[in-house]
Amino acid sequence: MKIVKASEVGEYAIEKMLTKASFDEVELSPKIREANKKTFGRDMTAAELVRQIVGDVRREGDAAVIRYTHLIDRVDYKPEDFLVTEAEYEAAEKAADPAVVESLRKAAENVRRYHQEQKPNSWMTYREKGSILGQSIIPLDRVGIYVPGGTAAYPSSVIMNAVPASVAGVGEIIMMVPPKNGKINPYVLIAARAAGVKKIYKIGGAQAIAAMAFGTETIPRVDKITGPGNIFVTLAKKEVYGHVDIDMLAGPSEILIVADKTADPVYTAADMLSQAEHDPLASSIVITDDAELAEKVAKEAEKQLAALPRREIAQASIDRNGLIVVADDMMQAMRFANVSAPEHMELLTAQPFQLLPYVRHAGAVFLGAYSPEPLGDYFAGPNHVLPTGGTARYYSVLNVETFMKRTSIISYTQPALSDVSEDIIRLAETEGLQAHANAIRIRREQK
Ligand SMILES: NC(=O)c1ccc[n+]([C@@H]2O[C@H](COP(=O)([O-])OP(=O)(O)OC[C@H]3O[C@@H](n4cnc5c(N)ncnc54)[C@H](O)[C@@H]3O)[C@@H](O)[C@H]2O)c1
Ligand SMILES: N[C@H](CO)Cc1c[nH]c[nH+]1
Ligand SMILES: [Zn+2]
Repeated sequence: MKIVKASEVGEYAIEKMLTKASFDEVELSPKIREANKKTFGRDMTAAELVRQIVGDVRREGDAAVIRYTHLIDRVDYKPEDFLVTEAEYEAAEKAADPAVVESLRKAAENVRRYHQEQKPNSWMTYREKGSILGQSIIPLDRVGIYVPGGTAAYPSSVIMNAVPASVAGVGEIIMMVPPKNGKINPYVLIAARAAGVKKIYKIGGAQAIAAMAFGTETIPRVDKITGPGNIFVTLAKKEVYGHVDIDMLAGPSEILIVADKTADPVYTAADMLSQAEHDPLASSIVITDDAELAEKVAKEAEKQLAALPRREIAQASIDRNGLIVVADDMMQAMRFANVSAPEHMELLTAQPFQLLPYVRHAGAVFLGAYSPEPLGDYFAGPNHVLPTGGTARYYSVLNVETFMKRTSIISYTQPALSDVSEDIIRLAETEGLQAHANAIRIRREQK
């Protein structure tokens, strides 16, 4: 694990290390790039490949979905195979361990409770002479949620997307999840059905995002796409944005831990690896003012990593994006943390609430030794779909409002309009928009 000291390399160098490349610039590993070259016949960046997939699905519909699912996910389909059938649900229920189903139920309940508290209400207010202003909050008609499933199955992500959508009152929720040998993890299906997802398509990657954005012969076009995914999924969401809304760019997972000398190196290393094991492109960073802790965490991470079933992924992630920064003091540590704008920020310090006011950019903050990141991934209630790649500078965590939109309400009486008509006419004429002025003037003259 790389350890760098601000006192040696300077603040600017550290900030550069912590500033993430944009998703389009993320480089694939030589291994993946070589494999893709074989599959697609030419060397492409991830962004170029995704653009091609999205364009093809838009033009060709189901045929392109079938082609890319064959080429990338190695599954051969006819369009009628996309949708999960009743028999597949029944098989999932039979195969499921009741203890896991019960834990999922509890997790979903916590997520529902938390999100119910977020639900905004429509409102109206009375103003002068009987006029009324307000705001209607309207759930979206149809959303498409993406549940990742390339190297791990994510029933927890089903809950994190579908439960807030259902709390918001979305008309129809459809879901895409990549097939593993043509099959979907049983808990993903069970969690989806429990949360009210009506249609589940066994399609993954950029082709799934494009199919939901543009619609195909068999897949309905949605109004908004939400959910996390790897670099291909995230780039595809970026590519289709504007044709359809998206929640955010929720790509490969990230953790940044701000730790002082009181942090336990064993906990700190474990929390780093919890995100490293998601993806070779995941990122795990520790920032501390204690050089001794830095050394201990690096050693401990090496030890714990060797015992992980997903060590190949975690090692690749640590080699690429693992970093321990020794800051001059805790205030500098917080400045560095905000430059990184991580998906998850842990404050493993003696007084974490004292640092909270200094957190400017983070998808979620975890305070203290007993709030490890996986608590939020699975169970506490707040959402685990969070902005990555530095986009926590401007994006928020997925929430109930992600699935709703706001419409303004304006109702004036004739006396109320007459009172303000001079101002409106003046402003319209200043903009040279006579028809606007006329629409006001004729109503005033009716008086
Ligand atoms: N930010 C968040 O909120 C959040 C939450 C949960 C998970 N995640 C992230 O989700 C991701 C899950 O990744 P995953 O890969 O397991 O599942 P995934 O479903 O995101 O991606 C799998 C799909 O990617 C496509 N793909 C894979 N390799 C490809 C290639 N070489 N070329 C073109 N397309 C390819 C395939 O179509 C495959 O179906 C991880 O990066 C994890 O960190 C993020
Ligand atoms: N840490 C992920 C968000 O980056 C969410 C997750 C789901 N399951 C486990 N982890
Ligand atoms: Zn996780």
